Formats: sequence, C-alpha cells, structure tokens
Amino acid sequence: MGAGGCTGGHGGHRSWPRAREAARLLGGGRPPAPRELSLEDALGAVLAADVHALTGLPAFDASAMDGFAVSGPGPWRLVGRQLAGAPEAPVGLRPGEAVEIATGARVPKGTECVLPYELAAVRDGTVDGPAEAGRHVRWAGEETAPGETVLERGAVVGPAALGLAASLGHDTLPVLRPRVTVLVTGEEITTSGLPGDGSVRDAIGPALPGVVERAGGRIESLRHMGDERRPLLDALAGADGDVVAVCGSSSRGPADHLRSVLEELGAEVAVDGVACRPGHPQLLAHTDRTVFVGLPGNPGAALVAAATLLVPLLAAMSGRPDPGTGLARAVLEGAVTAHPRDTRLVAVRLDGGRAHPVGHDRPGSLRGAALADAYAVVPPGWDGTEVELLRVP
Ligand SMILES: Nc1nc2c(c(=O)[nH]1)N[C@H]1C(S)=C(S)[C@@H](COP(=O)(O)OP(=O)(O)OC[C@H]3O[C@@H](n4cnc5c(N)ncnc54)[C@H](O)[C@@H]3O)O[C@H]1N2
Ligand code: MOO
Repeated sequence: MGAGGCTGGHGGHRSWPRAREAARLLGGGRPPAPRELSLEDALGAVLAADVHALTGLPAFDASAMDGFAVSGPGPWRLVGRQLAGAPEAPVGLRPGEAVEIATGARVPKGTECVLPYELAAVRDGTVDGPAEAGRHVRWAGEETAPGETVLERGAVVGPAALGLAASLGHDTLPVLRPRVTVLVTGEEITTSGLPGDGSVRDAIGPALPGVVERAGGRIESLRHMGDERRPLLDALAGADGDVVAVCGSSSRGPADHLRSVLEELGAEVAVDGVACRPGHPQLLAHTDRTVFVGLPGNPGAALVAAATLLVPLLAAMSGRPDPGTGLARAVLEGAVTAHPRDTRLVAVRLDGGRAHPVGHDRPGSLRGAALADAYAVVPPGWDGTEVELLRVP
C-alpha cells in the first residue's frame, strides 16, 4: 500500500502495530534462497530442509566406561589394552579373554560387556567380577540410526543442534539466512577514536550486526558513506542482498535523499513514517529484488526502528517468530505518560512482573537501551497499569 492509504497512524504515519504487521507480511512473502553454510555460520538461522544422520550414533561399538572389555564368563585373561582413537584391534576377543579399555574406545569384536574398574578384581594378569551381558557398551547406532531425521525444516539452529550435526558427520547445514547490506550515511560519522568538533562516532554500525543476527539474518556488507545523493543511488541500485538497511537520510532535511533515490529506483513504499516515539522517520520499501529499510540517524531511534521494521521483516523472511515477542505483560512503574497519537517505546528493566523505566532513553542515545531488558509498549492514550513488552533487539 502506498503512503496515502489507510495508515491507522497520523500525518501519513503508520500506527506502530500496523507498521510491524506490514514488515511481517512483506517478509513472509520473500523467503531467501536456501544456502549451505558452515556450522559456525548456520548458528541462529532457520533450517531450509530436514537434517538426516549421515552415520549412526555412536558410529562404532564403544566402551561407556573405563575398565575391561570381556568375552564369555569370567574370570578373564588380560590380553591387551584399547585406548580411545585407536582403530579396531586386528584380533577379536575370545571367550575367557579381556582387554583393558578406555571410555570411548572401540571395543574389540567378540566383546559381550565392559566391567568397570570399580567392579573388577585384577590379579596376576587375570580379571574377575560381575559381568552383565551387554552392559556399559554404547552399541553402534543405538542412539541414532543412520539416515534418521534428527532436525526438522523450520527449526532455528541452536548450539546443541550444531554439535549434533557435527557428531553425525555434517560440515555444513542448509539454512535460510537473509543477506543484509547496511549503508551508514552521514558526513559527520567517524568509525574510530573520540568524537567531537562536529564529528560523531557511528553507534548504529556496531549495534546492527547483533540485531540482524538475533533475527536470523547476516550482514554481508556494511559501508559508510557521506550525504551525497549519487553514491547513495549507486549503492542502492547495485546492492546485492535480500535486505538493504540505510541508516540516516530518513528524515526530510537537505541531505536526506533516501526517499527520492527509492523513487528513482521504482521502489514501492510500504511504510513511510511510523507513529512511534522515538523513531518515527522510518521507511519500508521494496523492488522485486530487494527490500529497503530506512532507519533514523539518531541511534536510540534507529534501534527502536530496527525493532519495529527490520527485526520482524527478517524473522518473517525465514518463517520464524519475531524474537522480540513472547514476554509476559508487566505492570509499568514510574510516571510514564502516554503520547496522544504515538506509541511510546520506553526502555525498562524487568523485575518479576514489574517494568521499571531506566531513563537515559533520548532518541540520540543508546544508554537506556543498553541498560534495559525490554521496551514497554505504551499505546497512544494509554492510562492503564499493564503494558506489552518487546525485547530490546
Ligand atoms: N524538520 C524535521 N526535522 C527532523 C525530524 C522531523 O520530523 N522534522 N525528525 C527528527 C528525528 S525524530 C530524527 S530521528 C532525525 C532523523 O534524521 P535522519 O534519519 O535523516 O538522520 P540524520 O539527520 O543523518 O541524523 C540525525 C542525528 O543522528 C546522528 N547520527 C546519524 N547517523 C549516526 C550514526 N550512525 N551513529 C551515531 N549518530 C548518528 C546525526 O549526527 C544527527 O545528530 O531527524 C530529526 N529531524
Ligand atoms: O524519532 Mo527521532 O526518530 O526521535 O529521534
């Protein structure tokens, strides 16, 4: 819908809930191309296909205890030693024989069970003790059979899934991970050292990779540029990625070219301004190839805008829930007043069912967000006690 449609906000702005819904809707129709990524790069992404066991688990018959692998009834004659990592012994165990064995070592053929040291009596090269057929051996494939489906398409890859995939022989995983390009605009922006005398340290560039990552995406390119129109046009026209986020240039000042550049590229604008505080100058637009998100230059406002448009967009692209949602409602403490038309996002610390404003949350500052657990969502005209919460991205 163009900016002139029913906005549910004011002055052409979308209401905050509708802006988030627009981002989810747009993302939901644009799944990124599945990619095979290294295990390290797959963390936090959504599986594009089921994952099968490339081998059984365990992959070979192995001892589950330090002790003795034995065959037949005891006592047993000690005939050798098998340590973890050693290949299979060339000769199997015969009844009445034992090898000393380490946890995880491959048991020789003919092993019936393992007798832990604690239960074994060893004397003159002979072992004796209460053997129980089949005990203390991890038999090949008993946990997972080769070919079994162990992880399902659509699951978010967590640390345990990575370890599991590795243990079953995978070096890569097929995932949906939207590729994000970030352009940080502003002549005054610097990337190292102290700010001052008109220069400002980039505070959005360092924050965005984590925001994108937690929403399941990956920043593949992050560039800084000045305020000129032509380089912005060239960068957007040539951007390679599912999503391009532009920081700064979202307002209507003389150096804010994002709108006119998007128009020249024939992009359709889905959201132009959001009725929220901070962060109202936000943009969501798209061509057939790319989704563009405009974030305000004020860093605190940019983070709220990222939580409003970028995070729901990226999460929906790979079909996962918005990571900001799912917190229980809380009683908002302190003297917070609602705005008559805009949704306020107030940085709060959570303590049981109570939300305490942390302050320091002016649009130009990330101090409040850095202290906060969540934003309290204060709708226009609210005069209740409970509020919805959104995790700080
Ligand atoms: N006439 C109006 N002026 C402004 C309005 C408005 O509605 N009417 N809205 C204000 C609000 S609210 C915001 S937010 C900003 C958004 O402006 P831009 O997105 O165009 O951003 P800039 O003008 O480039 O920068 C704003 C501010 O933020 C600083 N900045 C920019 N980028 C960074 C960065 N990467 N790291 C740290 N700080 C950054 C920049 O130096 C400015 O101080 O527009 C208001 N004006
Ligand atoms: O809303 Mo601006 O986005 O407050 O700083």
